[in-house]
Amino acid sequence: SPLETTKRKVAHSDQHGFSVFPDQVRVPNVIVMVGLPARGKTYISKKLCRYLKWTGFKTKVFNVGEYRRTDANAADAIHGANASFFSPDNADALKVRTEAAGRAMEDMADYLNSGAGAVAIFDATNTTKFRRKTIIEFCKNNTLRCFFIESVCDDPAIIDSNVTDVKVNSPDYKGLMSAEQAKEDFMNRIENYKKQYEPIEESEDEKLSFIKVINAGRSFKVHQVQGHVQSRVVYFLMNIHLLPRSIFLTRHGESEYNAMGRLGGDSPLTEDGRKYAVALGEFFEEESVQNLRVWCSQKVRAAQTAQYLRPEMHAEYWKALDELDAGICEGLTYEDIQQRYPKQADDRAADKYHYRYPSGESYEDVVSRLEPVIMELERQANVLVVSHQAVLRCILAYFYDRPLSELPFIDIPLHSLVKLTPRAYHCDSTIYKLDLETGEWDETSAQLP
Ligand SMILES: O=c1[nH]cnc2c1c(-c1ccc(Br)cc1)cn2-c1ccccc1
Repeated sequence: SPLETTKRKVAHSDQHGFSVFPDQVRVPNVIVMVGLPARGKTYISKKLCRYLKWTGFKTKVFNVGEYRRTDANAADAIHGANASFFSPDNADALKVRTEAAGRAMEDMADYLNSGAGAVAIFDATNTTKFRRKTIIEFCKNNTLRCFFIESVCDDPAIIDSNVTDVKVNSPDYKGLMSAEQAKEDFMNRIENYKKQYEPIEESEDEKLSFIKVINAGRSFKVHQVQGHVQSRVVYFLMNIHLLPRSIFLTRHGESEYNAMGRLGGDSPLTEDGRKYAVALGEFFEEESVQNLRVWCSQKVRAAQTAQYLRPEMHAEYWKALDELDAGICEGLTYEDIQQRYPKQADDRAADKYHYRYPSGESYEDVVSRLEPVIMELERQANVLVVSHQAVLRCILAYFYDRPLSELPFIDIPLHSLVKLTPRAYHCDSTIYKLDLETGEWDETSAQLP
């Protein structure tokens, strides 16, 4: 059961509250969501999970609603999974919901105690002190750090967009009733929870660590943040926003080194590369994106690709957007590397994400230097990024929620423009591929992941 003690070596705190690790063992973290339905708990859980995984923390969301829905004997209760299922005096429904939470916590304990995970996100309402007390006990018994994220929201517009975007199509209602009925039923479900709702108070536990997010990040209350992961979580939550916008990503046009099959360098565009730059300028004349910002790497081929965009787009040049540094292999072709450094070629093929070129970088290094770029992209509205293949693979892996091992294999052809539009739980993505002969853009769309 989740209440049994853990086998892991444990940390303890010194008199100042700083962790003292016997052998540098990191204490796994449990992030616990709190809030009424339709307050963005799943939105935060998924987005936070994606960010933490991308920065290298093995993270998983445990959504109690999904456990409830898969629970066999809850099947019949589901068909009434309308508001009455969630009424506090529906005893057997309450039992099902409690069992689902218990199974989710057992799985969380396994995930963290086995060392498979570093962070678990417990996505449920957790709206009573009693429920939170159970979780705090569970964390104590498993020597896990516990951080509560409470989303408090009384802005009807935000709640309405949530119910419309994600509740109406939820599995609880699929095919059972019309959208209007589902919406009305969901509002009743919220009323049921309100009867029992006890907002977090620091008095409920002397070591309580939490952040209250108010009205989708308009304001925050942060209390007793402990450790690296919790401070990264607070920082992330203070930088995201819900406003709709698009992020455009493109590699530079074809360069002289591309034409010769040579890696890296700082060569100018070829004639074809210049054609792409001209077409890119025309694309944004026609698309006329509101207040578009342009972020370029500091390589000549990237700056030349952006040269036909309007000056008022405030092109900024980020070194962090430069191509992966191939070190001793800069300027070589893959054949050169195979002949001169066969062992390097084998090592790279064995683990393309962690492989670092001698005197150069690995994909893992590029992800680290892109973290500030990702954080600034989260803060901004419409942005066009003009960069390089390895860099765009890292950025796309973040928005597509791809595993880091697959990151180095994401396909990004030359002369193609990716338009990302982040949605609640996924990204809409359109790829415009330029046909150099006709000057036409071929468009293909997808929902990712
Ligand atoms: O605070 C909310 N209240 C109702 N809904 C919400 C939120 C947030 C939210 C919460 C915290 C932060 Br930092 C940023 C956004 C996102 N959402 C959401 C809206 C539409 C669809 C899916 C989720």
